[in-house]
Amino acid sequence: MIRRLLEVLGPEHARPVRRMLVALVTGAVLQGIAFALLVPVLEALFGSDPDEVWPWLWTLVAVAVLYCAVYYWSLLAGFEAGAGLARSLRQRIGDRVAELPLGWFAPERVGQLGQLTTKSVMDIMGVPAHLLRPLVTSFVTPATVTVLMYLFDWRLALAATLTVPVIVLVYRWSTALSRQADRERTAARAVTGGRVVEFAQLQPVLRVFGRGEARSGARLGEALRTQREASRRVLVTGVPGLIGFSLVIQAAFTAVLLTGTYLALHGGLDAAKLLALLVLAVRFTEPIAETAILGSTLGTARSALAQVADLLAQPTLPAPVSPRVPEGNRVEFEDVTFGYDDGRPVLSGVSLTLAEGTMTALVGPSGSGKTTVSKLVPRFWDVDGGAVRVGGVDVREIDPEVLMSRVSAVFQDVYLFEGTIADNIRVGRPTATDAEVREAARLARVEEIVHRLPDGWDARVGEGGALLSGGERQRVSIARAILKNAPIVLLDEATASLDPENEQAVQDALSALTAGRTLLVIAHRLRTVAAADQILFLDEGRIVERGTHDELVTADGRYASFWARRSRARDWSLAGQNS
Ligand SMILES: Nc1ncnc2c1ncn2[C@@H]1O[C@H](COP(=O)(O)OP(=O)(O)OP(=O)(O)O)[C@@H](O)[C@H]1O
Repeated sequence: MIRRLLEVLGPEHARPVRRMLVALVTGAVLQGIAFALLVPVLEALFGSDPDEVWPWLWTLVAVAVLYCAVYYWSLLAGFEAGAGLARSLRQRIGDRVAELPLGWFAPERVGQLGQLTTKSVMDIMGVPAHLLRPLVTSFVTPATVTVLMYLFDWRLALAATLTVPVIVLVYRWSTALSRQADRERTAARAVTGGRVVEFAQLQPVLRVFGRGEARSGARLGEALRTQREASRRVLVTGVPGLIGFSLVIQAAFTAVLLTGTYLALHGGLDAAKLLALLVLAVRFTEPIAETAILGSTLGTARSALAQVADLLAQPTLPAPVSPRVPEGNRVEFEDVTFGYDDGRPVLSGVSLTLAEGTMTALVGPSGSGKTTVSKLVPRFWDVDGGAVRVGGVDVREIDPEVLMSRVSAVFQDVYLFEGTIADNIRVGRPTATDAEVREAARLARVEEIVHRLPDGWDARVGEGGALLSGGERQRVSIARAILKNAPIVLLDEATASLDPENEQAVQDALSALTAGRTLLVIAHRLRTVAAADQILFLDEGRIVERGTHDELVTADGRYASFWARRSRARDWSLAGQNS
């Protein structure tokens, strides 16, 4: 387990763990010596001259004091190692999560991740902090006692030694019994975590559509049932092992007891020594018996570690070995094919060019792949075929940080962190001054939100920006993009959920954000579409028409009928002005 932990975390953690192990082993050996010293102490007490007990007693006291000091040291070392490992595990998980392709983040993964970084990390941390001590003590103390027994009576010591392989074998058998069930329980817990998050997030839907129709409640119920079943299986499979192990310990003790009695009757072992050795035999079996209870906790920690290792082994998007720097900000797709995990192609043979400083509007039916096209530019996923280039360089050959520094995105699913509005805007450019943050806020009309909130700039937005409306969150997201000031802007018609009064102002702010930039807009407004330098009409993952508004209207194809249909729709408030 420790070896596996170090494999996962890297050799730099070996030192504190080794220090802790040394402390634990030293403590366990001292404990064994203290137990063994009981033999001469008891022998002297029951012998002809009780005064002989004093030197042994003082030695016992000295060893006991030393043991206490080492115990204290090992406690500290255990907590230190445990806390260090937990910190590193969380760090590694965090680093890995930041590198994973966005396709990995399916809804249930959020809950699993929560479970991994809290419960699983705590389970693993418990190994050095709480589990290793009893485990080491269980094996090292009896081993020390057995070795020292040879000093007093080799025949009894041999009897104790012969029981060791049997005890070890049965211990292994008992832990192996529930290992699979343990793994299943840990996996079931992770799934339940995901379902709980999903259930909470879907509360508005559940309320509107009624509990009976929403699948999520049923999904959570099912996950809880699976978890209960898995926990039951852990018990059912673990109990025979526990009982078997206890029986073997008792049998080992009985074997030593019988050997001792036989030796006392026929082998010249005196009664005082026998008594002392039997006390020792009790101390020999006691710590081992305790390990049986630890088996299940250790199994849980092992499964938790397997899950963390699994996450850390998830493939990330490969980083370029010798990154190239893009020249300019032209964006090109060359014969791109792409599909998500289910293997269904979402984009097929998509080729397009966003000339530097121009605006391209992506239009097409829902599900035609518009968002997917925009998310391939900052390399949220890697293409299956063809290439996406920025500044003439394949995005796979650009340092991810360089690529991200060139792209600003305002998507519809805006996520705000728990913090102030200023904190959230600053995400766009962490080094920005307060004045720059406020200027971006002013341009995106975020200032108005700030003035409305009771704590002004210090007001917190709640997790996910829950305390702001959808439109307000989007304005914060625009402010972020304005602050970032990147040359390539991806826009999912960000004004879609803004209230009418602010719409014009935000539109102007967006013009300031987008002026002179390479702009890709997933356009829903006719005015945006008509103003584009180029319009790409996407259908079922293919570009079926391309050109300017006038060219496409004249061509009288898919775009022209799309335009006519939308123009007629009353919801399109600006339709009359543009058609
Ligand atoms: N993360 C994902 N995992 C699996 N499939 C996805 C994922 N995101 C999108 N899809 C699928 O890919 C296809 C294209 O989706 P995309 O969001 O790119 O379309 P869109 O044109 O932007 O749609 P809309 O206008 O409704 O937003 C859809 O069939 C969608 O179900």
